Amino acid sequence: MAARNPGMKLDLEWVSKVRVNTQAVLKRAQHIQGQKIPKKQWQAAWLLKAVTCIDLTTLAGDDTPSNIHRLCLKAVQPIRYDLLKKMDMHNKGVTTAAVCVYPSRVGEAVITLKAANSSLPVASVATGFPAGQTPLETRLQEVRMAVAHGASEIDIVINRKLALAGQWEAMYDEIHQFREACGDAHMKTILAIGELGTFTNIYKASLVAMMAGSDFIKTSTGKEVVNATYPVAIVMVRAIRDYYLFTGQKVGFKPAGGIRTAQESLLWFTLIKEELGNDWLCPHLFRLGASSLLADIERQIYHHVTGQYPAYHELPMA
Ligand SMILES: O=C[C@H](O)COP(=O)(O)O
Repeated sequence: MAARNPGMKLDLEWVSKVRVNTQAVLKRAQHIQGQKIPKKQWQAAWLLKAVTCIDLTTLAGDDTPSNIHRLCLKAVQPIRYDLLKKMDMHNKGVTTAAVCVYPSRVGEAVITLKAANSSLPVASVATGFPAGQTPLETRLQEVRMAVAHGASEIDIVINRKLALAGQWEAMYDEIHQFREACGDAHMKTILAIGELGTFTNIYKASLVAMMAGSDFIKTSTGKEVVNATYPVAIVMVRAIRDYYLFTGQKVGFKPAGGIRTAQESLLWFTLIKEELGNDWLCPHLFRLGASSLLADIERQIYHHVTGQYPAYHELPMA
């Protein structure tokens, strides 16, 4: 992970001045979606890069120790060994960026990864994920618990009520407390953009989250009706860029929710490269939060290597 974002004092004047031009954002997003994606070996290389940026996620009510175990093993060996060998990438340490689970499952993930001799980080959602509708003390306790069980990354959710009411000071204070509860664990702040109403509000929430010390800002929990979209991403990454220009601090970006295809992952790279530049094209500053993207990426890599698409049983845990 990159150096921590220490945050800054809440600058309410900056926040209050924010206005987002909706038409310009939509036009820019349309332009990015119309970009050509790389083909052949260049596509395969970018897809492997995408794998290394995935927070391989399971956030389901029926998560058990056995599917956490399988998820972790898949994160450690995300692409079949023989496929990597054919690409001469078998000894390059291709893994996902992290696994992402509920707080109660962190201990199981830590044990599995340790047994597999892997230093892959375990990320935990916290703070009453996905709705954030539990008392503050409970939310803080949850962060501390996940860290105590071995999570080194915490994905917090913001209190949407505060963002919708423009209570930026209160939102800043809560996120700041979460940051303290995280200790050395890196903090990703989920804005749940599908519930924030306007682009202007999303930009303001991004800014306040970064001022309060978020190391990443993340679009969604994957549980809202609207999750990661390109227009929203433009708004968030521009807030990241402006924050960087003002403070010199590089904050990461994590689109999450509904990202399912290899093609989408390539478009996300295009967006990041065009809006933030090459520095952000690495797992320290860019993550894809996804529960079922890896299957399609592995499928496309299989096709690249063999010229055919695999049957379902040919890719483990696809
Ligand atoms: O944080 C990650 C999201 O929960 C993943 O959402 P997804 O299941 O739609 O990929």
